[in-house]
Formats: sequence, structure tokens, C-alpha cells
Amino acid sequence: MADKLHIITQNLQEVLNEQIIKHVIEVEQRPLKIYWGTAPTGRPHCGYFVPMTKIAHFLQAGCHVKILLADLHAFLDNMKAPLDLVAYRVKYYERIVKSMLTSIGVPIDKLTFVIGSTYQLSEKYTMDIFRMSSLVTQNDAKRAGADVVKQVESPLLSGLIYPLMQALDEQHLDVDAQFGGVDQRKIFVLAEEYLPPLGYKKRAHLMNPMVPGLTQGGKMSSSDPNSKIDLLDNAKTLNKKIASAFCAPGVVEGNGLIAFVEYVLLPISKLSVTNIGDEKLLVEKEAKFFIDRPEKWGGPIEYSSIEQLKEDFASDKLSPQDLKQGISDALNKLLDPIREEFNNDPSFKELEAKAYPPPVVAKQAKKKEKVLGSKYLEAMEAKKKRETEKTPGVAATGDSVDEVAAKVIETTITE
Ligand SMILES: N[C@@H](Cc1ccc(O)cc1)C(=O)O
Repeated sequence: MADKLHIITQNLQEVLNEQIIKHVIEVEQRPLKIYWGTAPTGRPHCGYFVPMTKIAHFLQAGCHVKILLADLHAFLDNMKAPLDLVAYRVKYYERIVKSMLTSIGVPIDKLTFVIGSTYQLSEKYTMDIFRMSSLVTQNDAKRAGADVVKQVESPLLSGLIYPLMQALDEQHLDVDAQFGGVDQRKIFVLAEEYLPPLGYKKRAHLMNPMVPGLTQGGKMSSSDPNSKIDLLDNAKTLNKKIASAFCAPGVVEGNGLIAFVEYVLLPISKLSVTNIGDEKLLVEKEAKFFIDRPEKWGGPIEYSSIEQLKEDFASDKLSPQDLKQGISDALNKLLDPIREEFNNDPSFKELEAKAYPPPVVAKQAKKKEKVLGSKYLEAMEAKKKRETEKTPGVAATGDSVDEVAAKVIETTITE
């Protein structure tokens, strides 16, 4: 049983109310009910392997895991997902998340996907938002969302509703615990404080660290295309991005590549599936990270612990180039089945195109730049302005800058 708790909490940065988890496992002796929420905004990238690895652990420990596809949250966060695209993005996220989990060897039959709007529009939930809005001050709601909701010059009311709903989701999804990045901490604390006065129980909160971007320092972000590796990037693009990634020799601290080995590649290599009767169970095997190092630099090497890798890197026994080689190889292996599924399934491709309409209109429009003249410039101004502030008309077009420009231009063309 101590084992289960260890599997559930390993590799996390922080756990709040661990006693709730212990009670469920040791006293109630039933599976822990836990959820992870994701707002379907930008395209999921390789950074998503970090929470996926934890979801694998939860399943390994026999938890009942729900994944919330928080469509309304994606809209409430500065309309990052406009309402006409969000349904497609929900489907795309579900497919890609399933595909990622399958790729890392996780049986997904024990996993439940829930779409936020399927219960968040009910009378009971709506009433709970109102009840909660009469307890939480505007200031507290604002602060709770500060690390999650996009911060703009003229903040919209929707950004205050967002954290309240995330807190209420714990009750309405009927879970014991919520899992998320440590960036969700302030919302988690809000939930702990305000669910009890509403007559609901306090939940446990599990947080994984923010793993720096694979290609640069800092958090992987879906809004900067160079800071992330898309799950559908081909091997050539991936290799190029990893090869040009920032990775100072000998520096372990803040090194996104090493963090990726620590939080994704090594833990994933430990997972193995066995069949017990009809049941597929995840069990642990020895961790392995293999680098096909050229003979002249010492030949192939295999790491079974991150400590050893860090030590070798810090003492220059392992070069950035060789580390990158190992990561490119491992990542390509993880992405291959996802790419294959995407390339062989027209419905997957169609979904992707609908969820993230290609910026062709913007390209066509660029050609028409001369014809359009000032209207194009206006569109570009609007695009720039949106980076610091939300203009409602423009914001409704999506979260990528290209998309915004495309839509503005599309409107000007069809006008
Ligand atoms: N806040 C989460 C998404 C989320 C939304 C609602 C929840 O109940 C949980 C999580 C994010 O930043 O992606």
C-alpha cells in the first residue's frame, strides 16, 4: 500500500493534503479517484508527455482516472479557443492524448474522458458558480487565476469565472484529488478554501514541476512554435529542433533536455504491461535511457538513473551533442506510432484541419497585401495589439497569431 502511495506521488513537486490519499488507500481500501484537466487551446506538444507519464503512474497504482477536456475553460481563458472551433479541438485533444498514452504503453481502457460542457451547463453547476461567486472576492479570483489565465491589459470577466469553475469541477467530477502542473497551485488552494463552505469536501492536490521547454529554457509553450516540438513534427524537423536546442555543456540546472529525460523518458522506460487474465496491468521494469554514442566518443552508453546522467553531464563525460542524439532517437520512437496513426487515418487528419485551420488564408492574403494595402496593415496592427491586449472581435478567431491575422484578413477580403 505504501507502494501505491509512492507510485502516485513519485516525480511530483508538491502534494497538498496527502492524508486524503492515504485515507482512501489505507483505510477505505478503494481505488483513488483523480482527474487531470486540460483546456483544448493550442496544439498539444511534447511537453504533454510530462502529465501523461504521471497519468500512467496513477493507472499503474489502480486509480480511477478522469481526463477533463475543459472546453468552456478554453473559451473563458481570453477565448483562446473560439466557440466554433472548440468542439473540434476537444476531439483532437482526446485522440492525441489517447494516441500518446498508447505510444507510451499505457492501457487506456481504465481511463474516462469527460467534456466540461456536458455537465458545467447544468442547473446545479450553474447555481454552484453563483453560490461560489458570492463567497470569493474579485481580488481572490483574480489572484487564483494569475498563473493560468492569460494576463492582459483589460482583463475580461471570464477570467474570474475560470478558477471558480476549476474548483467546482472537483466536486462535480466526484474525485478525491486533482492533478496538474505547479502553475495550477493558486487555483488548487482556492478550491481547498472554498469547497468546504459550499458544503463540499476538500480534495488532495498533486502537482508536477514545470519542466523547461525541450528546445529553450523556460516552460514549453504552445504559443511559441520554436519552443515546442509538435507531436506530429516529422523526424527531420524534430532532429533539427533538438540539434539547435539550447544546452550549455556541463550545466544541469534548468536544462530542458535533461529534465525531459528525468520526467519523461526514464519514467516511461520503466513502464511495462502484463496481462493478468483479461486485465492489462502496468508493472515496473528497470529504467533505461540509451545513447548510441559514436565509438570515438566512448561508444554506446545506457543510463538507468538520472543521477548518473547528471553527474556525467556536469563533468563533461557526456556531451550536449550525445545527449541530444539519445533524446532525438527516444522521442522519434515515441512519436512514430502517433505519426503513423495520423498518416493512416483520414478522419484524424480531417479533425486536425478543422481544429487548427491552416493559415492559408493569411498566406493568400499576404500575396494580396499590395492590393489590400491599408486593410492588411490594419490587420497586422490588430494582430500586434492582441499580443498585449484582447480586442473582442479579433480574439474570437483563435489563439494563434496567424489564425487571428487569417481571420481578420478573411473578413476584410470577404467584406
Ligand atoms: N487550468 C488547466 C485546465 C483545467 C480546466 C478545468 C479544470 O477543472 C482543470 C484544469 C490548464 O491550465 O490547462
